[in-house]
Amino acid sequence: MIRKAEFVISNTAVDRCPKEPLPEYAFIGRSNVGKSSLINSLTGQRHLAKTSGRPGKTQLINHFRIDDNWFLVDLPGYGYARTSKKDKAAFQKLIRAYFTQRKQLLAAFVLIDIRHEPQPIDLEFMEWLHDHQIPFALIFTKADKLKPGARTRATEAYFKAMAEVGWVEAPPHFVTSSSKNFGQEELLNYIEGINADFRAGQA
Ligand SMILES: Nc1nc2c(ncn2[C@@H]2O[C@H](COP(=O)(O)OP(=O)(O)OP(=O)(O)O)[C@@H](O)[C@H]2O)c(=O)[nH]1
Ligand SMILES: [Mg+2]
Repeated sequence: MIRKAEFVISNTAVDRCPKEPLPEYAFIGRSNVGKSSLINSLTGQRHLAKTSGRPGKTQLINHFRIDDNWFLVDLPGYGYARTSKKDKAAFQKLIRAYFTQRKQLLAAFVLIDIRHEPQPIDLEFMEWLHDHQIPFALIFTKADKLKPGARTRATEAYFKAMAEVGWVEAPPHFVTSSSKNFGQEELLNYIEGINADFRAGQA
């Protein structure tokens, strides 16, 4: 459980992000997939990260300090159809700079709407993370929209599609709902496990 969560800063430039050497985790994925909502449900603060029914709400790199101990980062969504070509290019540059320059980033979480078939943009982004040796896990969001049996079928179909495009191993994954509040504990345990390994390595 998270005891304390505070917004620290929003940035357009990676070199202005917080300098504290705390472990960091970032949420990335298509616009409207539920990145900001998941931050709110994990922290139990409904208005910590800005959310909206309209895609394109989060525009900057947003740092949240958790329990004085690690950072959770909310990023803008990719694949927002109404963005101009110029904005898309700037976004790509910012995201890629963030993922390649942020040394304290221990893992990325790629968020996928559990109702959607695998989309090229998500698969390509995962491939890019893999090529840059950035560890990642998948978070299936909005699981409240499907019945339990359908959730399992959806994740299995997703991993089957990943295998078909060449993924040898399925990444760790979590099934969550921010509106019905489930899946948070498994996700937090996973993060705490990485934090513990990180601190053991530092000691
Ligand atoms: N049913 C359901 N709706 C959700 C869930 N999570 C988010 N939503 C809704 O999805 C919409 C988008 O949520 P956001 O959290 O703003 O999505 P985002 O990924 O941060 O979007 P951008 O910042 O635009 O990239 C909002 O209307 C949320 O209420 C969920 O678990 N279940
Ligand atoms: Mg957002």
